[in-house]
Amino acid sequence: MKTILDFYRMKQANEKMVMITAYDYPSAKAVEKSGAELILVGDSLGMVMLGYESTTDVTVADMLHHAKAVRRGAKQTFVIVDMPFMSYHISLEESLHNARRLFQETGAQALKVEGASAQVLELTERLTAAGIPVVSHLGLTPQSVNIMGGFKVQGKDHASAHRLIEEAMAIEKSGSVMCVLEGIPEPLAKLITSRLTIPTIGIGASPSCDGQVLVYHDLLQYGTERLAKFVQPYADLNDITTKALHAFVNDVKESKFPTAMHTYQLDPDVTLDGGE
Ligand SMILES: Nc1nc(=O)c2c([nH]1)NC[C@@H]1CN(c3ccc(C(=O)N[C@@H](CCC(=O)O)C(=O)O)cc3)CN21
Ligand SMILES: CC(C)C(=O)C(=O)O
Ligand SMILES: [Mg+2]
Repeated sequence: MKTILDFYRMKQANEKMVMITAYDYPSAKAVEKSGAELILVGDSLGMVMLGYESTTDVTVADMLHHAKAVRRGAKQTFVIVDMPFMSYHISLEESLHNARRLFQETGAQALKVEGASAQVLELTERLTAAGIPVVSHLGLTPQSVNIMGGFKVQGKDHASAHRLIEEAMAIEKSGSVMCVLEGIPEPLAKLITSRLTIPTIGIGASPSCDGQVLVYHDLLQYGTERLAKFVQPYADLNDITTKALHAFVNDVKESKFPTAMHTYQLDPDVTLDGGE
């Protein structure tokens, strides 16, 4: 398994890092086989796996349930688990309690938190001191969808761009080991990536980041329909799934399935009473 030191080395060598989300056993197995170095158990699971409108309905229990399944499917890959909405904002004590559970009970390599508020920076320091690596997430931070007024690109104007640069410097200073940059303009992503020692992983944040992340179901077009501008679909599992299920339904209705090869027989010498 790659470690955080390998990721620093890759940044220095200009070698791209790839992160893909996974939410369950089969997706974790598939990502581990793909050659991606990092798996993110994203709280996006609330939207792509559970059908919520945003990530603000996701709980610590949801994250534990999915992250444990991911770990069983991918034992050799660096796994990062999202801390869900409000699980790290009520008090430092409760945040540390939730972080301990999400790290220890899932066997993850790191936890991810959104934003760079004073509270999140303090938590980052405390977790780092305790030995839990923290990945930051800046820019379009989906847990703040109701503050941003939608999933909107961030850092487009002078003030917010400079605020994001300050946040990036602050999270690195607090001990963060990696930073996801989501939904920000290319020049800003490029500047932040060059200013930081830790790797940046982009999603809708240009090719200038040290690595890229996409949501598994967006990559494969599986269950998701409306795709953000930053998504490149590499397959159409919706189409494959629809066609396969339709073929099964038709075969049953037309008595073409099951056939002899799917059917069990009695032992040769047995006849059943009541049969013809
Ligand atoms: N399937 C899925 N993929 C994701 O990448 C994802 C989730 N779900 N759920 C959690 C968050 C939400 N994310 C999103 C969702 C929508 C846009 C989106 O539609 N953005 C507009 C930007 C509009 C603008 O400000 O210009 C776009 O058109 O791309 C972006 C990020 C990223 N995450
Ligand atoms: C979009 C990525 C970075 C994420 O945080 C998630 O999948 O939850
Ligand atoms: Mg997330």
